[in-house]
Amino acid sequence: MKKMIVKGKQTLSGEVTVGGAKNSTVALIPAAILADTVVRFDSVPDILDVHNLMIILKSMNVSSHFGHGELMIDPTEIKKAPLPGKAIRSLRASYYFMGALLGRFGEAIVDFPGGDNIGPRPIDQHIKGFEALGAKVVEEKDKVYIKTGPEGLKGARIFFDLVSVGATVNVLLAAVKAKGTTIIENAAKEPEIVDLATFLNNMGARIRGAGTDVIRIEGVDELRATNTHTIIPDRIEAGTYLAFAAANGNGVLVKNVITEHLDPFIAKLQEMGVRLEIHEDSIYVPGGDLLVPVTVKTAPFPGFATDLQQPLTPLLLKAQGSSRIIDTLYPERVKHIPEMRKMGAKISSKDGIITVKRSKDLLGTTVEASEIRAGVSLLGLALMAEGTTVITKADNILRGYDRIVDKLKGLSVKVEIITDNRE
Ligand SMILES: CC(=O)N[C@H]1[C@@H](OP(=O)(O)OP(=O)(O)OC[C@H]2O[C@@H](n3ccc(=O)[nH]c3=O)[C@H](O)[C@@H]2O)O[C@H](CO)[C@@H](O)[C@@H]1O
Ligand SMILES: C=C(OP(=O)(O)O)C(=O)O
Repeated sequence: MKKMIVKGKQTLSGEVTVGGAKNSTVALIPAAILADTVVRFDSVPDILDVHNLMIILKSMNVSSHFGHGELMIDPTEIKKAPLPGKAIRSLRASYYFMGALLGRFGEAIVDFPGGDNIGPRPIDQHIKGFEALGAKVVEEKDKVYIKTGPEGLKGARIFFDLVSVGATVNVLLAAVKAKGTTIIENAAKEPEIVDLATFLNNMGARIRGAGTDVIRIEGVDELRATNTHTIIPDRIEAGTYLAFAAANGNGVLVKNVITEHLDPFIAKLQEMGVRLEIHEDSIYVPGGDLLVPVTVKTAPFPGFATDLQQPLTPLLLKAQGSSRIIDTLYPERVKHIPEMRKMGAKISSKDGIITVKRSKDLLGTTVEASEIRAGVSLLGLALMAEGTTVITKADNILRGYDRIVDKLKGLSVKVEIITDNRE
């Protein structure tokens, strides 16, 4: 496991360019195995999830090459094979191999996925979708066995009981080559789903309505890539740097931003009193504003993203009063709280409401990044604190933050990553 060493009282200034979206990338890579040709992506973030997905591809005889933000995947010699359990369990999105393998071979055997420890993460809606398409699903000993009958998958109408990114993507992957028409109702509307549909449509898929709550998929026989797909910018990475810049910055320009994807987050920063200069594809944060407390309630897109509630927390600690966070998607997404308290932060959680009070005397110490956004929020706090903070399990941050040490360097901030071989 890795540790991140962060010296306190470092002010961010300069420029940072946001990378490709983690949550697009981790859906696009499994989707690539549906193609009948080599596929190419650019603006691919250099994150651990990508490297682990490449290990999974290799186990199926799918070669891939990643360098300078470009990823090539050749699925033309794909073979059915057991998937490597350790890599599958290292990330959440490995469950997209359920839908993708089902679409490719009519069957899939996949370990239960890992990913962030943010409370219960059931997959009942994914399974409901696969069954509606005609697959039989058996859950046994940490594995999910999914198989279609001799006729293969058949399009169906699926109404999700709740809005789920993962279930929407998984059913889309299974349905894209199924026979007939699939209609997903109460679908998730996240930009990463639109990105996936764009990639598949450019290869000949017939998906309409991605980005709305009804997605219609007419199955096709073949998917052939003719161009390189550029992944959309990561709105969560952008939001993280914006929040850090507002909390602890002195002139920060965040580049490669689709500002519309950040509307609720930008609105919340402005409600707090953060000055923002919003340009076509970048946002400048002067910093040093007097902040008022706010209430944040997370919701599926276009609501306030759950993945940004923890990165916003260091900023809330600077507001002149008491803020509240209600995470409706993951009420147990609170692993950062005991760690922040160790550093002197006045933050607590009760009955599903996180209370964040103005905290001045923050002190560096050793804290644990139990998951990606908890980890990055501790980094934000460490930059504001007095003294040095050691963030253990920093691999969790590297799961989803593209070249973070280099990017912070570009913002005049020095952090160090060391590997602890004893763990
Ligand atoms: C790889 C990826 O894209 N991860 C994102 C994805 O996770 P993920 O796809 O796992 O999240 P979902 O959108 O599926 O989850 C939303 C809510 O639905 C519940 N649920 C979901 C599926 C299901 O079958 N049954 C069920 O009850 C979950 O417990 C949660 O409360 O969306 C989350 C919510 O925006 C983000 O925090 C994650 O960063
Ligand atoms: C919860 C997250 O990721 P995952 O779904 O990959 O665990 C996240 O990115 O904040």
